Amino acid sequence: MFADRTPDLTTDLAALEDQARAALAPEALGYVVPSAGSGATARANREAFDRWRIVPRVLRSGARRDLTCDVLGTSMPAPLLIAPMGVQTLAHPDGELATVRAAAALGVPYVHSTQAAHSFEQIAEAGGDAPRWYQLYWPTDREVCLSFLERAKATGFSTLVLTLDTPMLGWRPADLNRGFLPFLRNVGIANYLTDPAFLAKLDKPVEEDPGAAALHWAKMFPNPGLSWADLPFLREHWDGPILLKGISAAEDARLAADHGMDGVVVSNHGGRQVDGAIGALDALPAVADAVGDRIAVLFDSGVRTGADTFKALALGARAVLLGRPVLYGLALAGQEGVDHVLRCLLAELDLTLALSGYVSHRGLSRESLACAQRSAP
Ligand SMILES: Cc1cc2nc3c(=O)[nH]c(=O)nc-3n(C[C@H](O)[C@H](O)[C@H](O)COP(=O)(O)O)c2cc1C
Ligand SMILES: CCCCCCC(=O)C(=O)O
Repeated sequence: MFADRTPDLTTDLAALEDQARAALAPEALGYVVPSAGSGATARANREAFDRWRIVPRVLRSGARRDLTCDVLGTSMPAPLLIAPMGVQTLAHPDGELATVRAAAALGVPYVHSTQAAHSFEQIAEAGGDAPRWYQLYWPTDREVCLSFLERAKATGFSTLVLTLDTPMLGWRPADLNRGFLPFLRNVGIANYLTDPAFLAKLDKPVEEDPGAAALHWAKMFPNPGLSWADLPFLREHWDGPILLKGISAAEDARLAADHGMDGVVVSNHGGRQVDGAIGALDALPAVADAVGDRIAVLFDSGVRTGADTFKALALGARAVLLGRPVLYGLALAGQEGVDHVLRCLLAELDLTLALSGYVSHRGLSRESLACAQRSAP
């Protein structure tokens, strides 16, 4: 099922970035590919993966594998979801519509970003009945926040992911040097521009004063005042599971469980926020140990291959979210490109399990890996 591939696109997903660079316009390239500051966190993400090595086992009668899983009531063909990523029209004119269609065709859950270039309603129409989650950037205006939650519920998004590592934008030199922020051009604020609560706050219709709409969004987006005390509000207004995304500290994962959250996503936003942060995979084992089976632990930041996925699962993640490689596939070939990326990753995960002696990801543990020597500090 997973093995079909798209000609001309490399099956080496780690190398897909190089192919995609040529397909992206300069501003899009500057927004999607680079990371915060010096890029230290993005490098740490990859170095953490390279430090862990798989220890293959043999003679374990693994003729058939089962990759299926259930995460917080969502059934999936494999422990893989599409990470929430905004402004996907930067990569391809079809943007999130292409991504959700490719995901739906394979049954891989798609996580819809608040900052998407398409609205809840458009995504629901394109994605049909396939599993969909919603990622909230909590705006300072509670009426708009409630309206987003209502619309997400009404359009069939089952699970809420609250992103906490981006209360404001990180220091991103590639964008700062160009003075580029797509949202200020009304790109990536489709959920806002179609929201009755948001539109009611504007003095003039968006068509008459598009700049004012963008500036109003810019006032509502930064929300550094949020605290643990705000979480009961979400619980009150969202019936399904809630995960906190952007967790690196074990103590924050413990607090998430104490505050009745259903899961966390260990993530540093692909190194796009704090420059010099701990590599996400380095943070994962302590988080998994801190919460045990109390809540679900998911993972992203730096996942490029099936072998990476294997390592994250072995270190305690119940599933991984795939980030930039999806955008690279999208940039190169739209829906077909995303389909290619997902199939390659799933096929390589299946093969890695088989060659390492596992019939299922459920059998993975830290014993499945060995840590290569750390370089001296
Ligand atoms: C272009 C782009 C846009 C993103 N937009 C969002 C977003 O809207 N919400 C969010 O929670 N994370 C967002 N992310 C972060 C991803 O969800 C994910 O954490 C990150 O891409 C993982 O790192 P990786 O791409 O290096 O694997 C974005 C990432 C990229 C590259
Ligand atoms: C003003 C910041 C909006 C960021 C939304 C998209 C995102 O998360 C990213 O990393 O880019």
